[in-house]
Amino acid sequence: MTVRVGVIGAGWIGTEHIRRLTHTVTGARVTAVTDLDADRAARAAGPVGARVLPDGAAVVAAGDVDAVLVTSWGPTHAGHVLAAVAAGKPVFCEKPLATTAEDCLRIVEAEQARGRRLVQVGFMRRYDAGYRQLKEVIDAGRIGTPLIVHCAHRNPGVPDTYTSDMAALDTAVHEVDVLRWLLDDEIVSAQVVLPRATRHRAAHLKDPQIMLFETAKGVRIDLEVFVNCRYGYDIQCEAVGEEGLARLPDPAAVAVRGAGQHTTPVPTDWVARFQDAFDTEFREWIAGIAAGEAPTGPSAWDGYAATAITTATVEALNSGAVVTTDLKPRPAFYGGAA
Ligand SMILES: NC(=O)C1=CN([C@@H]2O[C@H](COP(=O)(O)OP(=O)(O)OC[C@H]3O[C@@H](n4cnc5c(N)ncnc54)[C@H](O)[C@@H]3O)[C@@H](O)[C@H]2O)C=CC1
Ligand SMILES: O=C1[C@@H](O)[C@H](O)[C@@H](O)[C@H](O)[C@H]1O
Repeated sequence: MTVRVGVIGAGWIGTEHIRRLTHTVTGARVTAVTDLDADRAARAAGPVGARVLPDGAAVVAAGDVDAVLVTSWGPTHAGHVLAAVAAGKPVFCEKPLATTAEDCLRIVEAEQARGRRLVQVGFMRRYDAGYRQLKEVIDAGRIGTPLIVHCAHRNPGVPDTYTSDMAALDTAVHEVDVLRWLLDDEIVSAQVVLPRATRHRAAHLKDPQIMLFETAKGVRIDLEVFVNCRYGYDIQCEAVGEEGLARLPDPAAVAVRGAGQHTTPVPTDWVARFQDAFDTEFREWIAGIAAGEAPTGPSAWDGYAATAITTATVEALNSGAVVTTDLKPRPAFYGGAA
């Protein structure tokens, strides 16, 4: 079976995913595209033979759309996801699931009312080979009980439109999701401390930021978010346990010895760093739909937790206090307590 996908939002990542679904993933075809900018939709749809539709509602309703991909701006996600759930169609939503915890819970309730999982959230790190190896090591007990996790999320630069709250909402949200999954644990509080600011930031931006999280089981996580680090796109994660330590591998790259140096390249952006993870994420999503199975990736509940935790982190940034995340209890539908 070929899964026919309708895409809402043909910007940067939407175009990347259309290319991926067309040329990399087998068993999928993009049949419909919409964007607020009709020219952009046409540029994305034309080369893959898809129709341009007027809006998200038309994509969800289209007879030749089996599954919906939401890659529009964050504040519009909830409306499109709720429409897809109401239509009973599988929907993949790029992060965030919604920009408020309340809207995420509306999706969670709508999905439960439908009685089966339809929603997957685009937290692609769960599909990264390195993170999967790290999880295998932790789950096998090879470092003993995890106690501390040290992380860094560095971007070489960001546009001036990037604001201080986006360090949590847009950037750290990936660690929030992947650490909950890695540790099989829940984040219960957040704090943000600010080191000396880089002179390479926009004047309004607090950069870098150090986020401190505590989990229900008492693990402490420190996460450096540094979005003007200049030198590359660098993702680090090191878990310290009672019996050992496990570190996320850097992506494989040729080491060069020359001119008196030994060097390996650092990726320059998230597209290059997580290309393979995005491919695996979509291969598994499409294969699951083709097999008539419920999605196994990050759920609407994970989307809710990520938004609630990053919202608490912004509150911590603005107040300087330790802020509890106050998550609702996880419903049995999503596997019960973490
Ligand atoms: N998983 C990841 O690592 C990444 C995820 N993202 C997420 O993907 C989403 C899109 O990001 P970008 O592609 O960078 O943004 P973008 O601004 O390049 O593209 C968004 C597109 O959606 C369109 N759009 C907005 N609202 C719409 C609506 N209601 N209906 C139809 N079209 C609409 C805009 O006209 C624009 O073309 C964001 O939620 C972002 O957080 C972005 C980058 C990386
Ligand atoms: O999702 C992403 C962007 O939206 C965000 O702005 C970047 O900081 C992240 O590294 C990237 O993975």
